[in-house]
Amino acid sequence: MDTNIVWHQAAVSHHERCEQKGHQPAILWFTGLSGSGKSTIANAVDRMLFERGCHTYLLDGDNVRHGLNKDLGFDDDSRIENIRRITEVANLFADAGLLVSTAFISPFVSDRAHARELAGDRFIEVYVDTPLEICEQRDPKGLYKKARKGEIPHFTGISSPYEAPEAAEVHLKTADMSIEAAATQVVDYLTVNGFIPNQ
Ligand SMILES: Nc1ncnc2c1ncn2[C@@H]1O[C@H](COP(=O)(O)OS(=O)(=O)O)[C@@H](OP(=O)(O)O)[C@H]1O
Ligand SMILES: Nc1ncnc2c1ncn2[C@@H]1O[C@H](COP(=O)(O)OP(=O)(O)O)[C@@H](O)[C@H]1O
Repeated sequence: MDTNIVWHQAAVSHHERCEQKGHQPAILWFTGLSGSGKSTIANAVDRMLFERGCHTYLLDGDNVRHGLNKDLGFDDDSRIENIRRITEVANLFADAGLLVSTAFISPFVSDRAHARELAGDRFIEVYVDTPLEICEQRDPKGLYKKARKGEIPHFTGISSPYEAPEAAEVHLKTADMSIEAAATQVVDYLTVNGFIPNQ
């Protein structure tokens, strides 16, 4: 980093932004295998929060890879850089006072630990825990079929690792619960922990 860069104090403080919104900012960090349900559940949570008048934004893997991160692939270094950029962007949204959800595989413990370190108490890890066999049965985009045929290199769960969280704030076992129940569990966590007011 250039040594001539100085941090500029903002005219509107973070505290003022939070007061205006009526809730605390947070980063809901969804992690799980492809097809585990990250996007589906994160969208359901986003909708529930929006309906309650919360200010939210959802950063989704596939979408971000069409723009900001379109230069990145799926080798380990690219995934690390993908998550590093998302961590920074999520923090900017949270600094603006939003409840931001991120839906990325984010397979490496160390990258999620870095995101947690930067976000502090605002970081809420949501483990979308779906066994590989079920993800493969769902195969919403037909990617597992291709990966099994060797047509997609470094595919998570097949030819690239997924390091599961050991102490996520929210643990969703989607094989045993509906999409609505999963989303409600996340919103309940926010309520119980004082991020959003009780309805
Ligand atoms: N090799 C390989 N491995 C895993 N996933 C692949 C791969 N190639 C393409 N895709 C598609 O890209 C989506 C995952 O992107 P992410 O940015 O979430 O991945 S990562 O966090 O950097 O690991 C993932 O989306 P989701 O299914 O929503 O997880 C896939 O649709
Ligand atoms: N209980 C559940 N929770 C989440 N998704 C589910 C569940 N049951 C079935 N699904 C389906 O599984 C698929 C998950 O896909 P998606 O949300 O794109 O996963 P990811 O973003 O993790 O790749 C969707 O088609 C969704 O409708």
